[in-house]
Amino acid sequence: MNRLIADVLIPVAVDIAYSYAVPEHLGVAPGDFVVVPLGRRQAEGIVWDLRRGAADNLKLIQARLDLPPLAEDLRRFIDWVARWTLSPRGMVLRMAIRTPLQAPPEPPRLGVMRAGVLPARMTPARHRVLEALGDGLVLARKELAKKAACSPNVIDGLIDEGTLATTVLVDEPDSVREGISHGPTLEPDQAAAAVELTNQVRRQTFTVTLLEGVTGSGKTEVYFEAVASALETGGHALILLPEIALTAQFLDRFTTRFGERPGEWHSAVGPRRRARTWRAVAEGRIKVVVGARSALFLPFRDLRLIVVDEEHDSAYKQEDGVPYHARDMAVVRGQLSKSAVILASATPSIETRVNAEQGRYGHLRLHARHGGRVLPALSAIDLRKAGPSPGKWISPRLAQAMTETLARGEQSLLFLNRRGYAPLTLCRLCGHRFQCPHCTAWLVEHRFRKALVCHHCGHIEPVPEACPACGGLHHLTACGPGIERVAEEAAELFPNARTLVLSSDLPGGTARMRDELEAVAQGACDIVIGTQLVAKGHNFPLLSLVGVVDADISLANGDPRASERTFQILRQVTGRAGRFETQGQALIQTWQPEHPVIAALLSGDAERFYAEETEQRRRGGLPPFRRLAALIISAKEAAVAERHARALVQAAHAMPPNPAYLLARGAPGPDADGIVLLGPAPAPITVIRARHRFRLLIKAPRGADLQGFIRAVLAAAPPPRGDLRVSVDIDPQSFL
Ligand SMILES: Nc1ncnc2c1ncn2[C@@H]1O[C@H](COP(=O)(O)OP(=O)(O)OP(=O)(O)O)[C@@H](O)[C@H]1O
Ligand SMILES: [Zn+2]
Repeated sequence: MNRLIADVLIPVAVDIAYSYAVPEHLGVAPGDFVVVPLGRRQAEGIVWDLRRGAADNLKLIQARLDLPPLAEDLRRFIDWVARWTLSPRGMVLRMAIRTPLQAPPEPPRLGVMRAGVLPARMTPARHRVLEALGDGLVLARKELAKKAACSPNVIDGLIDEGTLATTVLVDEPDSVREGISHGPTLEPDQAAAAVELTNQVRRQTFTVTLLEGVTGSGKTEVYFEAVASALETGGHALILLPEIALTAQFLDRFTTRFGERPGEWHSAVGPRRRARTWRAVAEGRIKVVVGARSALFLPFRDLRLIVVDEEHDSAYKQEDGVPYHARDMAVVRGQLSKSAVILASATPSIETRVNAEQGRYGHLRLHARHGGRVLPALSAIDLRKAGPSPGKWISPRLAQAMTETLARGEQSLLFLNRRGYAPLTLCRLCGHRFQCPHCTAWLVEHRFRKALVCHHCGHIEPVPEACPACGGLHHLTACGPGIERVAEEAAELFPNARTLVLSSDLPGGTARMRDELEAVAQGACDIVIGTQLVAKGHNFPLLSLVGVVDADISLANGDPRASERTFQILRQVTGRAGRFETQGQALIQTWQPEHPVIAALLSGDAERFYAEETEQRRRGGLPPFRRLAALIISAKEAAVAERHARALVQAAHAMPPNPAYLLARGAPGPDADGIVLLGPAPAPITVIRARHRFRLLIKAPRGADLQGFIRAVLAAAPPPRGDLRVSVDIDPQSFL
């Protein structure tokens, strides 16, 4: 027997593709969407491979779905991501095809056209309707009403009389080309970078290039040239942005430049529109997508360019489900699709910087802001000497600068990367602190919501009148600042100024934030108080002063990337000042102005910062010099989790040696030549959602087969039982 057999991958938590016989009458090809029997139900899946063989006991594929097939490069990408993250292939496939499979059915769009007979009674409005339809035009009812400047009733009347007939409209084109406008005349180093990138796109081979340039140096204009050349040569492009939902400005800018709106892809886009976008991408009708990390799994037909803007941003790491880093996976997708990959940033990650320095990636640099605009003048305010009075957060010097900025009719931005009113609430009578009942975390007071909130699990409770421990009234005290508290202080200091708080947890969601960011750009407020979301990529023409309320917040939190992150976010946020006509200024409140990160920031000497930080990473045996993986072992009971974590370590040491992943012998120094296992240790946030967590950290030399090692350890250890869970995080970004 030599039947055609299809291995079908189903989007559930399994790694293997199941085999089915292909019925004689059904033509299927690899990549096709099919329906197959699975146990007692039916499932949808993708034909992963076709082969010939004995099919005696195999069930038959039941049907093929009318959806564009997944191309070879995307299927190999899914395989790759699954292997890299140690996730079941079905789960990765799920990310790629959830949208088309779950799309709610489209209601048919009806169009109206002439049917022949003239109406018994002609009116001016009816005349306009017939005129608008001309000879054989089909228009949607609404569109026709608009064109004929009449009420839809007029149209309905004509349909009733048989003068007009309805018909199902075929899909409208997804993008209307209005012609490409040219970008601005590029300055010499912008032009040189653009030439190099457009050449790469034209060559249609895999390349990766770091495009580095200070904020406002024109990186976007430069990579737009590369997008233009992908389009000109008939190819497609993907632009990844970290906070895409908030970047309406970016979409407008793209539209102005290219005369068509790009496909927009992120979680705030509704399921129906996403399904339409998915199909249009697969059919090549949408040529450019601007999206969040999940856009990497879209079925592009001819992907020639992937841009990862703000490549250093930690939002590119997906933490739940399949934990993957979209910047790194973009490079993989680029390799499989033979695309040019551009990683753009004013503050690249150490990883990408080292890759560029060692020649693995190309490196293009823009040295200055365009048009001779200068970067904002930076200075520190030493909180030990010139801080605000106790319980206040805006120092006199910062307040003075804000007064002057207001007087000039310009905007100030106060940056504090902490949501809510205060990070800790305590009772001054008995010392009781409000803690989350499910997590090892203090509850954060949110005054707008009149509640105490856990930032890890979302637990929320009203702020009580009395202390739950001692019953004392009026002694609950907010400790430390959050942006709501800074906003309160700003409003007291400047009662006549228009202040606005921007934070991701205010009611109204994405739509409201988009509006508010737009309002800031239009100059509708004087003082903006915001978290990191205001730091990223926005252009606020009137903004000339940035005040960093507490520069030290994120410096000492045990995360190996703490310095890098602080440097990046502070450079980004101070870079918001003075992007247009005004000269910018940034004041940085800090307790430790001599700290290397703050000093590097103030001196503007990014090179020194990168050199020192890279050296630290080398000495610490940290990425990119070694690779990291974390195993998080969690269970309802601490002892269960800890026991299993220890069993994993034991299993690792008891495994027969394998040259692909040797364990280091002796003390785990920075130059140990094998894999080093650290832990288990209780996670810094020991309990989340009532689960106790232990962490194991694995450091591997670059050449070692880290994934193979973890697979072997998991296989050698006893299988997890009951509510015990082991999750694998390759290249962890969060160490909590
Ligand atoms: N050669 C040029 N001629 C005219 N305007 C330019 C030129 N280059 C850049 N600009 C303008 O300067 C501003 C900043 O440029 P752009 O947004 O491309 O910089 P960027 O490096 O991407 O900034 P960021 O890192 O902050 O996102 C934009 O308004 C852009 O249109
Ligand atoms: Zn909690």
